[in-house]
Amino acid sequence: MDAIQVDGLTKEFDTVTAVDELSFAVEQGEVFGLLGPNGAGKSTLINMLVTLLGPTAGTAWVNGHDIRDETGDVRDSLGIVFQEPAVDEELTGAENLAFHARMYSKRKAEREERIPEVLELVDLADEADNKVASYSGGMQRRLEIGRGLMHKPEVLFLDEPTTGLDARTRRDTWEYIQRLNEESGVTIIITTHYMDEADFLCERVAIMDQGEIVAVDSPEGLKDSLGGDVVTLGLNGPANEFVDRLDDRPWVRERDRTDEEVAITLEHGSTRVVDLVRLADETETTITSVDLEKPSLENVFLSLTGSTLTEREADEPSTESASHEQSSRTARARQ
Ligand SMILES: Nc1ncnc2c1ncn2[C@@H]1O[C@H](COP(=O)(O)OP(=O)(O)OP(=O)(O)O)[C@@H](O)[C@H]1O
Repeated sequence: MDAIQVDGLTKEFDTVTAVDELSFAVEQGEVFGLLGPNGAGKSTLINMLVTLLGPTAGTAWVNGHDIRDETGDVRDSLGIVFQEPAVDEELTGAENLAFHARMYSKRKAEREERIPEVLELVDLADEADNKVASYSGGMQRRLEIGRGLMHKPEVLFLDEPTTGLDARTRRDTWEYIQRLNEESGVTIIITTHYMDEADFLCERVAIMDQGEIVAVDSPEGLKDSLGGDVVTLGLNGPANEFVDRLDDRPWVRERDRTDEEVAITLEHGSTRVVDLVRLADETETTITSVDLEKPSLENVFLSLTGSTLTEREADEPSTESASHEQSSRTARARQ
């Protein structure tokens, strides 16, 4: 059974189709990313999957439970960590978890057993009795993740897990999330608009734009779909023989010659630079510069949608107000 199966899922607001007939599946134990600019529909999709919003059409199953009419079972099998901080800084780490567990009406004995387990899972056992106000940004984020893990969910949703963290803490948080997935086997769904985050963390990434999924694959698969790395060589002189003989090389997928340089599309570019230099030697060609460009998920997004993710975000009216709007929508939906 898949951890999540989505079938024709659609959400329409008055004039906007926020999620447009999506169908995809997430395997158990996978780290799956939803990558897209603000307004792509990621939060609306997540809010439907966690049963905070009802779909206009289609449905989805979380751990085999239908989000339309098995909301209790769906909620029991998932944990959610929202973008906005949800821990109380005046309480200790352990008290925060106890408070959260009470909201889930867990029995006291069960709670007392689970709290140290979770603190261990999120590497905060030594900080259990310290106030959260004294925690670093990364520790607070791990405590949030711990809250989401209290009731032993099979699927964990992380909405923009590293927004607002500095570069070092982001990296630590990624490594932590990966370790958590490997050690506990929990399925993790991440929404993000950071390409490096999706690239580093996710086994598969669904690229979302304007309510649709435009591609789903591993980060490597998505980048490979662009045709490979590009090595650009500056050339001194005619270099005709060099360029002609490139065509005989089976690992050259494409070449594009201008007066002063040749751009070669190929797999594993860095390991082929030596072959290119050798060929230049054989054909008495002088190479004046070497530039290796590896495709990024930004290039993939550009080739699929015609604009970069950053440009798409700039098109959104206001990221700041959109995210405030989102948090108040989420809060409303939770009430
Ligand atoms: N309650 C609502 N009423 C009207 N329109 C909405 C509502 N919720 C979302 N939308 C619209 O649906 C579209 C998708 O929004 P959504 O918040 O799901 O995108 P997102 O990818 O999660 O962006 P963000 O990263 O900013 O949260 C946007 O055009 C948004 O304005």
